[in-house]
Amino acid sequence: MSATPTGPTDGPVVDDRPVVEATNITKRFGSTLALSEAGIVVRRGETHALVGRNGAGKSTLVSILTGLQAADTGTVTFDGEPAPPLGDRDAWRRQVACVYQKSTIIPTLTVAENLFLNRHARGPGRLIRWNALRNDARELLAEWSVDVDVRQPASTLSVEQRQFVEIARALSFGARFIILDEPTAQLDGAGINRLFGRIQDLRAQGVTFLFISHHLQEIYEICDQVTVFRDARHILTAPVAELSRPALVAAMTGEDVSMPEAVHRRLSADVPVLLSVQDLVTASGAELSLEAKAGEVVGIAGGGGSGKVEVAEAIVGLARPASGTVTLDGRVLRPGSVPDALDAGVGLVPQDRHREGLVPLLSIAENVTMTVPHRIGRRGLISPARRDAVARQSIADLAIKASGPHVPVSDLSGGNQQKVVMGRALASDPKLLVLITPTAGVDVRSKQTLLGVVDDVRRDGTAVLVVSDELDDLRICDRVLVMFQGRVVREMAHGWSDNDLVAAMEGVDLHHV
Ligand SMILES: Nc1ncnc2c1ncn2[C@@H]1O[C@H](COP(=O)(O)OP(=O)(O)OP(=O)(O)O)[C@@H](O)[C@H]1O
Repeated sequence: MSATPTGPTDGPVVDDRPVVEATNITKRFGSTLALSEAGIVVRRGETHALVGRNGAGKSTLVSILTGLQAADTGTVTFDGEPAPPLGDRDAWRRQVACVYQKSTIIPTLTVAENLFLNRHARGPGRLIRWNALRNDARELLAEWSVDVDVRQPASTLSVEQRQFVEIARALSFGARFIILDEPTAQLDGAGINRLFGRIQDLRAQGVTFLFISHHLQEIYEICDQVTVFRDARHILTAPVAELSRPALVAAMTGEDVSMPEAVHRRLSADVPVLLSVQDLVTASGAELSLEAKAGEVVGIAGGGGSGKVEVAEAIVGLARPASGTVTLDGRVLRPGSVPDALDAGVGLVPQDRHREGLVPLLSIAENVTMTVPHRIGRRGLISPARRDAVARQSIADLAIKASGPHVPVSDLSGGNQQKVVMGRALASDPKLLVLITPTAGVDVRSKQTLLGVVDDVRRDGTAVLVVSDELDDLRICDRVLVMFQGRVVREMAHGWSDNDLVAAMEGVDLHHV
């Protein structure tokens, strides 16, 4: 790997030995080369970004740095010492922890139990000393200023609290090096600010972070070094301040990339209304009425708690609304029924691809064609050739990085899994495409591909709802309805300014209603 320039940082650099150094790491999965003589050096006290396109090898490196997988070749050292043997989990926990997007907290246990249950001294008769356990948990959280009641069940924690509890747990094992894997993906603006404040505080207390994100502005905000991986290789490591945004994108993609142009088409008056949502009220009380014409792209924007996801889920049948009707091309959809919505011509990219999206152990072909049995066979008999053809088309159209249609979805990187979800939504040639946070966890180039799809389908007369708080997602819309606290507070015509939209999502500027 290239030399690591160590520019002056404003953080407390204590000594110069790297907290972690991975050198010449190669890792293969069958015929896939996930890492090729790649490496990284993270120095004490820095917040170091690891970026790269989907499938670049980031997660594979994290699994090797945390002792979950062995590299085929190469070495890992912590503070100059060889990494522990793979099986010695406790020794690894003393060095490093990763806070993943998916929680590793057990929801049915309390916060205190999650923190200490398996390593707490027991009293006479090996009984758990609950008071002592709770006190230790309280002390730990107080030490790291985490304001959470240790008796509450972990299932009641917000995403943000859960992350803080996981960080405190890692610190309690002695680790002072923490990997954050897409930590902001499920947080709203205020939550991100609090997380960043916490990272700065911990950094001042001597904690080193490796920060993985597809949001480049976050890297410029919070990190001082950045390492770029591309196609399984280390491309560069540099101080963030010395790398321009175009140079960073170019390093990630090997080319210059710009986001899809916001092409705005004026829909003529005689284009028919395809989707009509009338007086929809969700179980949590969010309200929406809207009409979308054939070929129209309507954004539903809003921060956390705005109700945008709830209304979208009610439209597509993932949740049963309290009242209201959804009509698609003259057909009233059955409330709370996804099969009915699919049958009526809805294509869906759900918010959580792990929960409602994919069956990980099935192949790309099986996942993509799951909702369109009629396209791949007759009378219950599936034609494998036709199924593979549909999948190959998706792989080509969406530039899915995989060796073929039979690869299990669990072997794909996160961003490529998201493309499979999009492929499945498109496989039915939907009349209405509903995209809920479609580019979460997706790199710049893949974002361009996914958003480019919208332009293709709208040309064919599909109505599209884009439900998101990402400005890049919303920019492709003909108009954006902004929700705040369960209501549409503003409709923004195409050509809005970033500031106006962000202000509206934050609930500012309500006089425009
Ligand atoms: N268990 C596995 N079996 C087979 N292939 C795998 C496995 N894990 C990862 N891969 C492959 O290794 C490559 C690197 O994947 P990795 O998950 O490390 O990428 P990533 O940079 O984390 O991507 P993303 O940003 O999309 O999460 C990809 O081509 C992926 O398909």
